[in-house]
Amino acid sequence: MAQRVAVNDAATGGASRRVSRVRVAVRLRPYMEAHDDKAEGPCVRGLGPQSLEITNWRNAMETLHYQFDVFYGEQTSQQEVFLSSVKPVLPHLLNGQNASIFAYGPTGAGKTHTMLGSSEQPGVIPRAVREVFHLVREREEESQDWEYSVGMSYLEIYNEKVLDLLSPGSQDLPIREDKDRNIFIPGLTHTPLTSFSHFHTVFLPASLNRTTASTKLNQRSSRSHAILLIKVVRSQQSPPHRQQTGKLYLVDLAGSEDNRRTGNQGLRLKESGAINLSLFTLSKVVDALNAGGGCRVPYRDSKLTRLLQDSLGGSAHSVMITNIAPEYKYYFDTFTALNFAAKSKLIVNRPFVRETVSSSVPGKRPRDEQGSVGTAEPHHKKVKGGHKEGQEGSRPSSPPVSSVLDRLLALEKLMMGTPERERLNLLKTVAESRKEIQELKEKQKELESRALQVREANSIAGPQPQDPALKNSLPQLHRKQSTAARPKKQQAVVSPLLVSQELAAVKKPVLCSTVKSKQNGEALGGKENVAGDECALGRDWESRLEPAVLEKSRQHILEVLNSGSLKELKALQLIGDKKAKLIMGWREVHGSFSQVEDLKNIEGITVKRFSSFLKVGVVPSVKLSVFTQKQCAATFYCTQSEHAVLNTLFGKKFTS
Ligand SMILES: Nc1ncnc2c1ncn2[C@@H]1O[C@H](COP(=O)(O)OP(=O)(O)OP(=O)(O)O)[C@@H](O)[C@H]1O
Repeated sequence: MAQRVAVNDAATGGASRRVSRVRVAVRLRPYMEAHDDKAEGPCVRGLGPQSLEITNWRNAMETLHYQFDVFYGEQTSQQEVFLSSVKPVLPHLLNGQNASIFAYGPTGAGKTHTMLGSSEQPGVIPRAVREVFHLVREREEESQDWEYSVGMSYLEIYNEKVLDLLSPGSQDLPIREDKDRNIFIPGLTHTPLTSFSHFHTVFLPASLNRTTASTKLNQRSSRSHAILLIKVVRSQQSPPHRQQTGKLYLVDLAGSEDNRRTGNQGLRLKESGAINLSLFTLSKVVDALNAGGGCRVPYRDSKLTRLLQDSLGGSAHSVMITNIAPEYKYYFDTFTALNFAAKSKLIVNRPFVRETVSSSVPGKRPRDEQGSVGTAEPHHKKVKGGHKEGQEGSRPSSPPVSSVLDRLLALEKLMMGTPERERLNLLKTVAESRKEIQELKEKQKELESRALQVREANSIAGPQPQDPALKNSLPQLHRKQSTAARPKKQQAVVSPLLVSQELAAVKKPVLCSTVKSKQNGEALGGKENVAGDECALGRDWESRLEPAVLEKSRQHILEVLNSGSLKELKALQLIGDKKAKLIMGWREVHGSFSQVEDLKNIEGITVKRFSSFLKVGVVPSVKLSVFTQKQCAATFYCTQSEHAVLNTLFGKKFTS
């Protein structure tokens, strides 16, 4: 029987310990007159090979800028998408690692076109499978010692049911977890493939089994999430008969749908509900992964996220292609999709090599190659340099701390040939050591994920000011006039926000003068000011406080930051549970905060947020002694949480 063995660094080239960020590409579908009954023009356009802008629904004169790993404009060919985003990850498969490519985006934005394409313009799936066979042939020519086998499974998640597309008429398949917490689907068909043309003969009829229907927004809309699994098993023909398994997940997600526009009713409405719910869970998973700190990741809340567990925060090399449509009628879906894509690029996976060594005849396959198939994962426990699979509610863990492991091994060795009573005592010590290892692992895992987050947050470019030369060379966006509709509540919650830099700059003096002119007594108000402006949030309020008082308050905050418990941190204004945990993590990784400003290094604490924090943190602590109520209201431009503070302090309702 095959057993899992350690994979040394030489075998993996050190890759087993590598961290791999989810690569996010955005593809803009060509503008289609047919999709734009009001002839409003596009609401989104590319700015460069990695950036794009979309009209700001809050202010029709502004645009929001986004930066991704790659941006594919309307003219990008299927070949270009494949070559730059997909082909580079495929060699990992032949080295026993997993990879996933998934297409995300609103209905009708081009996901199926990207993944499947047509006979004239084949998409990612046929190109990737062809390339896998090409790589296999190359490897076989290089060495006779390794034999390769390729196979496929194909399923859809329709109305929260897992259906086998290679076995039409099959019932909802269960998703199981083995003792090592690997996800697999017992009973899912696994078909061995001999060549690319063989793949075609199996795949084409199976894809016709996928549930599609016509909606108002797409004549042939996918009503399910489709997952194609290509498995490559690489077996060594001579001792020690190593065997590596790499899996490629090719995922065409169903599109998010606004049923007011799709006009869905009855069955379509039910399908749409299931689609939207699973995509919402996907978004929650991404949020939880970004929050880090051991917070529960709700993989189990939908079948989609359960099956994609490996691709998000797991052990796969992942590429997300977000498809968007340029027409105004897709505006809010596009906006939501871009925000989802922006937060997904923070996710970090930890790919590693999966290898077994067969102690028996070569060719005899271990359990997960024999039939349970599906997305069964190998047993990671004994994979050195890798990580045990991210358990439900946690991220993949780190290798144990070696000193404790050594102690444990020494103890176990000592136990051999020890009298019964002493052996029992030793067993107890071993149990305690195991517990200690577990705790250390958890601690290390938490620290690693926090350190990663800080690094990622620092390295990922935020919104970039637009290059004026580039701006002039591009045609202007057709701007919808101020009648831009308000977003749905749910969409408004997903806050990006990458406000156009130069436009923000233009606004500053206006807000400054507003602040000054209102100092004579009126409370600041009006929605215009709620855009968060550096100037309004500026240092003016600080200069009105006694320097000594201000310094004392800052010192107090600094003390709490450096030595406060979780509870004490949460007691600071605008610091919730998540931020408090991030602060504690930062403290553990970097040591003390030398100044309050160091807070800006924490993920999610922007300059604006920091200013608000300081303001509401300092002012209540000096009990507003230097301000009258009117001055305070006039001087401060208030966010919602600041309102709460002011209302509490004055026992009066501030309305703006
Ligand atoms: N890059 C592109 N170039 C040309 N046509 C495209 C492109 N992207 C999409 N299309 C066309 O747009 C239409 C909708 O695309 P598609 O069916 O792929 O959308 P989808 O996102 O998969 O939608 P749904 O989620 O409803 O299944 C199709 O007619 C498709 O051929």
